[in-house]
Amino acid sequence: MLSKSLVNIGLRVNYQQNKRIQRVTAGWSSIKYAKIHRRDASSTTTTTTTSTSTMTHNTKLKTMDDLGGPSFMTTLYWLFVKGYFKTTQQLQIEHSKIYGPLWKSTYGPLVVVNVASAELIEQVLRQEGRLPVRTDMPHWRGYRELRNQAHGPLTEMGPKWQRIRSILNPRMLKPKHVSSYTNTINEVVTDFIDKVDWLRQTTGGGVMVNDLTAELYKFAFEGICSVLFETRMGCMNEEVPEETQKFIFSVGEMFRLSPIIVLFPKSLWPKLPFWKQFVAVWDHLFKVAEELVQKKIEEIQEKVDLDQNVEGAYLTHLLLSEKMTVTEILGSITELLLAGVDTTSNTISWSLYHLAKETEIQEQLYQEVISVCPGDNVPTSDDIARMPYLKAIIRETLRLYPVVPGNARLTVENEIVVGDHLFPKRTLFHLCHYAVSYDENVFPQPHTFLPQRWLRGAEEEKFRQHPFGSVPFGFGIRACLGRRVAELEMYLLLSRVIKQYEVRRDPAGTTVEPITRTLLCPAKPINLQFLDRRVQQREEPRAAAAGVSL
Ligand code: HEM
Repeated sequence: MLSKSLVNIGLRVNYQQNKRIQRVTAGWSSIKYAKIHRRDASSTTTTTTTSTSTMTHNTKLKTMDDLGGPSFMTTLYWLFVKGYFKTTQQLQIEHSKIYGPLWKSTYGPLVVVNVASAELIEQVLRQEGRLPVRTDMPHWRGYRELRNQAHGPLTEMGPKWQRIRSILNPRMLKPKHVSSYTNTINEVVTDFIDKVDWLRQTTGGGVMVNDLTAELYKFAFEGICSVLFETRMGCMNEEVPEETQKFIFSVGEMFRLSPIIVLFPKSLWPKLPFWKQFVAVWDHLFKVAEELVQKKIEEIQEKVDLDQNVEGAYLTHLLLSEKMTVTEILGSITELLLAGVDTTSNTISWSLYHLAKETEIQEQLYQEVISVCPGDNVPTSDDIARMPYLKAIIRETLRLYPVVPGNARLTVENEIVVGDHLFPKRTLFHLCHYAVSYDENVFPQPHTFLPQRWLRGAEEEKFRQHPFGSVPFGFGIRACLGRRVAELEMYLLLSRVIKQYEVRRDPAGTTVEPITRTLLCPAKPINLQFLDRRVQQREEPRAAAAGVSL
């Protein structure tokens, strides 16, 4: 039970009181502003201390200067004249065809080293050091400095990041904790399925769900809120509350505006309308998170006042453990919320999009789900463990559509050797995961949706691929904090949807391609037909008796 004194020690959320200005120096996939020290590795015969070992190289190592790549003007030409600004994932492929698997790109004063082979990505990641840093994100940092906010796991770095992760990790990543979220998530899945039914009846002519991704954003937000706060946000209601809708919109806007803002020097930001909008959407993200944290604190306080036991899931545990200040908790919760919306939803959208096209794969999944979970049984995390094909479908979806198409690492501890090049400390590497996903040397038939590549057994030998060919959740101690929860959400939703519906393409639909808006997402709405299998099963015998083929 929580003691009254604990609750009374300033469990009011007032993050403006936090006077410590924390420096945000890490961030997600934007690479444009990371500071690269253009320090030449002048000696080509050198001793390099890597994070794991000390290596003496007797062969001549090349330096950054020896790397080819487009100039800043050429990059601008590709982005804005050739039109790759929204499809930077495709630019990885085009540039790797021209420059090979390792090249440098220049953005004003900055140099980024692009890495587009599984072997070289492995080399970078294996030398990431004890406290890996993704990249500087001055725009995300700029917001936190402006509003005196704390950083969460996405934006913190160094020992402070390590401390946050050590507190946040257990209840996000330990299997026993993650499986305890099954019922909560399943309730949200039930509501999503009801919503699908309602959408079919009201706007879909009995079968169609238009803009499925938009519905899945709501599902993902509801799902992550139910895990963090044990609170329902009403996202599955017919009318979604305005605040919630605005939160989802703000996440999308923040990701959309991020790559635009970093094209301008920091000194110009206050004058940019984009910057004002960027600050406004961050304000909303923090505001919603603050209200949710505050509500939880009040709930706890009430129970303590009544001398009742205080039990609960993620946020309750964080508050009770008192390992972080409320300000720090708010910084982390805001980042967990925003990381939990577009990621799982886009992945599920792409899975369903492919299952609608590849009917045999869908049928195989359906058979797996009903054999593990027959009748009206609702899949649990134990059932999911017996659904390898379901997992392979998500794995293959994330290969073709990696949510983070280009991750990054900023080497902060040591010089490192990658291929036959020596790179100085503070080199920013852009890991071109999207390009590697489509590398036919790593994935035969790279453009084909083939879940069986991820299955163990007979097919395994045929499709044995490089372990760094597809690393959709990242690597090492800096890897995705939400991975296990995200997987659970995706498995529970996909298995239930396929159990209940046969998903078919929109007869009027066209191919949907991905774009990069910091994260990879569909370029246009995905509309799909959902045919209720129970109705089909009821009608099939009748139709057969009447000699009609359905
Ligand atoms: C399909 C779903 C998801 C994918 C593919 C994904 C992917 C990633 C990737 C690639 C990274 C960078 C890892 C690295 O640099 O090595 C990352 C970081 C992160 N993700 Fe996810 N993510 C997903 C869902 C989620 C969810 C649902 C949450 C929240 C519950 C979340 C929270 C985070 C956080 C907090 C980080 C930063 C970790 C750190 O820097 O310490 N992610 N994610």
